[in-house]
Formats: sequence, structure tokens, C-alpha cells
Amino acid sequence: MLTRYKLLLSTTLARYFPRTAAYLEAEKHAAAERLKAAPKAKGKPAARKKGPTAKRAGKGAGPTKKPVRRASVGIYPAAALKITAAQEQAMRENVARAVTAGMVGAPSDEQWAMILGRQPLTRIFAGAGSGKSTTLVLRVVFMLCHLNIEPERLTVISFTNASCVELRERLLKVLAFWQAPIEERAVRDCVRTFHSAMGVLAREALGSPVWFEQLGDRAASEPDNPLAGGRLAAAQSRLLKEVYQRCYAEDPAFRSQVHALLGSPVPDELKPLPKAPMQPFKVSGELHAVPLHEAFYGQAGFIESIGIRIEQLAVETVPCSEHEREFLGALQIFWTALQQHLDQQGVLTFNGAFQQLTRMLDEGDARLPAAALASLSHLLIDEFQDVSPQIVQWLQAVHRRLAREAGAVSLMAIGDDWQSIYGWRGSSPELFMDFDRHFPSKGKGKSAVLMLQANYRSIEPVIRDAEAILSDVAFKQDKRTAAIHSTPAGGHGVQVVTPFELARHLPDLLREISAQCEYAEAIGSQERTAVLLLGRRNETLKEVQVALDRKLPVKVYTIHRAKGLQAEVAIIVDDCMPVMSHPLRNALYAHSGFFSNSYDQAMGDESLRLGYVAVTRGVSRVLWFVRKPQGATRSLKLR
Ligand SMILES: Nc1ncnc2c1ncn2[C@@H]1O[C@H](COP(=O)(O)OP(=O)(O)OP(=O)(O)O)[C@@H](O)[C@H]1O
Repeated sequence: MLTRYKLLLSTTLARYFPRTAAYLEAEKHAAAERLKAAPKAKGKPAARKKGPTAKRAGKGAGPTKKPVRRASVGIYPAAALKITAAQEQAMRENVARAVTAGMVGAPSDEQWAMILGRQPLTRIFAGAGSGKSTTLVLRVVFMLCHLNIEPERLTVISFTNASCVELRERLLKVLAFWQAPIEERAVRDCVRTFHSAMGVLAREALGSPVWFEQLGDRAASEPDNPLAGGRLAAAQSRLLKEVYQRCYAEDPAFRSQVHALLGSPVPDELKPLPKAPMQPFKVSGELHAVPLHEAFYGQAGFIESIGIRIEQLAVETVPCSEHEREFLGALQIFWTALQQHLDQQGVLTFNGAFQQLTRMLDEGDARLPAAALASLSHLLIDEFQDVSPQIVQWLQAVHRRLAREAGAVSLMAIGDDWQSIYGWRGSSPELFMDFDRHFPSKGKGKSAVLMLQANYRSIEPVIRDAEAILSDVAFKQDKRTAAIHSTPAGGHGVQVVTPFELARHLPDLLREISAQCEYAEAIGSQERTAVLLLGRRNETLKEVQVALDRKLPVKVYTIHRAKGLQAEVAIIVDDCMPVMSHPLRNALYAHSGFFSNSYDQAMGDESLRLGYVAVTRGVSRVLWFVRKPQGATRSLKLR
């Protein structure tokens, strides 16, 4: 009775006070982890000394003041990197030559601060169009050519295989100008996605697994960041269905959970067992209903991304309703069976591999010697605002192990919390903003914080409107970007065109797209693309695309895919409204101990940030077609 009452109370508290609930949950985990850690420490006396964490813990009454899951022992040296005046001078001279040759633009002071940075742990808040990719290339060149760091000890993490290809080419071009005697192969290996870098370790320690995410994809080679998530290939879907049917046939508890979820009666045990039900199920907060095995897979990916191990999840402690707990219970049975099934076939999910490698690194497993990690010693990570707790745990484990066994490590994290748009996949800008908690320096050191605030892409009115959209985002880094380029005749900020219904107004939209192409030509635009047509959903964009004149210099992308791209004019269709409340993910968010926001709050903020990303693709004009002003476009109407 008392347990039920406590559960009811904690569920209600979690719903109405998500931050408090997250904090309390974090405290509970902290205590549990301390207990877990105590006997383990026996075998490894050096690993867990009393550090700054322990000191702070002693200050408060009882539990620690800070939330859980920080890397308690410092990883990064507090001392600055040794950079001589001669090295700096040589870099400045070479950059000056490259500028004269038209290879790069002259770096600004803030860009120089990033190129020549001395702190082993640096965080760079780089606004949209601030030249972070350009500056990142110069930083790598400085490290390789002037600080003489071997390419085998450095990795640049870019977001997707496609962005890696682009970055590699830029890097090779600049290195060729420097006439650096570095093998092309070594340079190419320096640039990877998180998944590709993890894949290198998996080949070393997990026996070259077949990736579940690449099943049925004959062209797949390097593991890529699985951005789309949820869209399953036939081979994957078949495998999930097989496991689901087996669980249903063999496990009575799973059977009754399935029927409870679907609201159908459990079949008579005395009669022959029917096939597992395939009717669609809608997780509250998701847009579509899908068969249960797909719903389990979709939510499991999210759960693992936010750093929760499904097999260790104490379902009864998750602050959610009975119905959601039923879902989690069934998911747990399904997931355990799926892991066994995959294991037998030598198949592994990306998340599964991240988890296994993190555990092996934490436990000092001999299959992952420091030499195998050497390429990750000096890490430069782009788009850091889109990392997930799971990636943070993996990074911590890699660098903690390297720092302990091989010495110098460094981490440069480059990102823009204003452009964080993958929260629905489990990433969060909170990890970038709360960086020092997750990536602690030794002693009292902290990460150096640099800002890139000049905008080399968009004109002032576009930037001001983009920032107006963010005015309702509560949790963000304060910065104010300024335009470098002046406004051309006819340039303007966001024009909201309303009312817009695709079925009725498609001809108007097509006319506008042509007119904007003419505008780009008339002003002698230097942009490779005249118009970027952007939207939240593929379906809307496809409808426009089939009707579009193919000869026009127009590119069509979802906003998520348009990261890093730009055009003279950005035309946005659809609104960026947050979707409905997601009770299950709210509960999991609170349970994970990583976040101070609720999932719903995070999604509300993210929908505004998505608008920001879309608008900042435009150089001198932005048009936004919406049914009625709401969400991001409402703030623009209120300007
Ligand atoms: N110092 C500079 N001088 C002149 N042009 C610059 C300079 N730095 C960057 N640029 C130009 O600004 C534009 C944006 O640069 P880049 O693509 O590196 O930005 P970004 O910060 O990666 O953008 P986003 O995060 O919005 O994708 C590019 O056209 C680049 O050549």
C-alpha cells in the first residue's frame, strides 16, 4: 500500500515538477552508483580517490549537491598546451599566404583564438555562419603542421559521412597548400563520424560485427550517423517481427502485456495459440501508430541514447503511469530476446556496441589497450550540441582510459546550442552547456570557452529575425551575432506568407520560387544555390518537388538535412510546431538523471530552434509559408 502511494506521489510530482523529479532521481542514482562502486574499487585502488567530487559531497547535508553521472575524477590536464611563439608566427605567416592565394578568408580575432587555442579542454560556441567549419580546418592544420601532432593521434568528428567527405576534401586542399608531408590516407582517416570512430574500436574488440542498422543495405560501408531513425529496411523489420512473434509464442507474461497494451482479451490458453497481433499501436506523443515491434524498437533507441541500459532498467522506478510501465516491461522482454537473437548471428546495433565498448573501457578490458585508442587522443568534435548522453559516456570512457594509461588527451568541442535539433533522437544541448560536469579537468581547471559571433553568411535583418524566434527558449547560451555583409537592395528578413495551404496555394508557391531565382540572378548572387526550399516533413516537400521546374537553381531539403547549407534565398514551408506531450519520454528523461528539463519542454524549445536553423540558411532573403502564424512564426508576427 505504502509503495503504491509512494509511486503515485512520485508520478504526480514528476509530471508537475519535472526538474525536481529529475534532481531527486539523480540523487537516488548517485547513491546507488556510490554503493555499486564501493566493492569494485577494491581491485582498482588508484581509480577512485577522493577528488573534488567527494569534497563537494561533504558540504551539503547527506546527498551530493550536483546531479549524477558526472565523470568524478578529472580527465583533462589543467596546464596549457606548450605552444611556442615561433610556432604561432609560422602559422600566421602561412595563413597570410593562403589568404593572398584566395584559399581561405582572413581569420577574425575570435577565429584566431580558436585556431591557436592552448587549453586541452576547449568549448566553442559558434553561431550560424560563423565560419566554424573553415576555422576547424585551420585548427587541424595548426595541430598537424605546426604542433607536430601525428595524424594517427588526432580525430575530427563530423556529424555525417557526407559532412566528413566535405571536411576531408577541405582539409586535404589546405594541407596541400602547406606542403605538409602527411600521407593522404592518414588525413582521410582523421575525419570520422562518432559511429565510424566507434566502428574502428568495434573491429578491434568486438570481432567486426555486422551492423543491424545496415542490414539489407548492400552499399553500406562505414557506419554512419543514423539520422532518420525509425525508418526500417525490410530485413530489419523482418528480424524484429520474428523476435516479437517468438516472444509472444513463448512468454505468457509478454503475451498478456501485449494484449493489455492493445486493449484486446488474452487468448484462451487451452486453445491453439493465435499469431502475435500486428495491429498498429500508438505510443502517446508519437505521430503515427506502428506495429508493436516497431514501437519497441523506436523507443528502445531513444532509451539507450539517453544513457539508460534497457536490461538494467528498474521499470517500477520509472515515474510513469501503469500503461507506460506495461509498455516498458514488454519492451524489456522483447529487447532482451532481440539482443540474444542478434548475438547468435553476429549482428550488433550501434547503441549496443557503444554500450559494450564503454563498459569494456571502464573495466580496463585488455581487448582495448590504450594503443588501440591512440587516434582518439586529440579530439575535435563538430556539432557538439547534438551529442547524446550515450556518446558522452563513451567519450568519457575513452579519454579517461587514455589519460590514465597513455598521457596527453585533448578535446575541442565546437557547437551551437541554438542549432540543436536532434532531441527527439536523445541528444541534448544541455550536455554542451553543462560541459564541465561531463568532461572534468584535473584540479580546479575548467574548459576554456570561446565564442564565434560574427556571421559571414546572412544579412542583419535575417539574423535579427532568426534570433527573435529564439526569444521564448528558456535554456540557452547568451550570445548576439552580428552580420559581416551589408544588406543588398531588395534584401530582407523573414516575410511570413499566410494563409498557406499546399493543396490550394501550390501554384503561388511555384511562382514565388521562380521569382526568387530571378532575384538571385539579378543581384549577381555568388551562392551555388539560389533557393533552398525547406520543410519539416518529407511529404510536403515531395509534393512541391514534383511540380517544380527542374532547371531552376533550387535545392529541396528537410530542415534537419539542411544543416551546414546555405542559399541566397531560403523558402520555408510548414510550421515548426512542437508535437503533443510524450508522457513516456518525460518519465524516461526524469529517470535518466542527465537533464534538468522535461522532454516536452525540450521539444518545445527544439521546435523554435528548428525554425532558427531554417531561417539562418538564407543569405539575403527568407520567406516562410504557413497556414497560420503559430510556434516559431508567431514570434515573427509579433515583432
Ligand atoms: N574569416 C572569414 N572571412 C571571410 N569569409 C569567411 C570567414 N570565415 C568564414 N567565412 C565564410 O562564411 C561562410 C560560412 O562559413 P562556414 O560554412 O564555415 O560556417 P559554419 O559556422 O560552419 O556555418 P553553420 O554552422 O551555420 O553551418 C562560408 O562561405 C565561409 O567561406
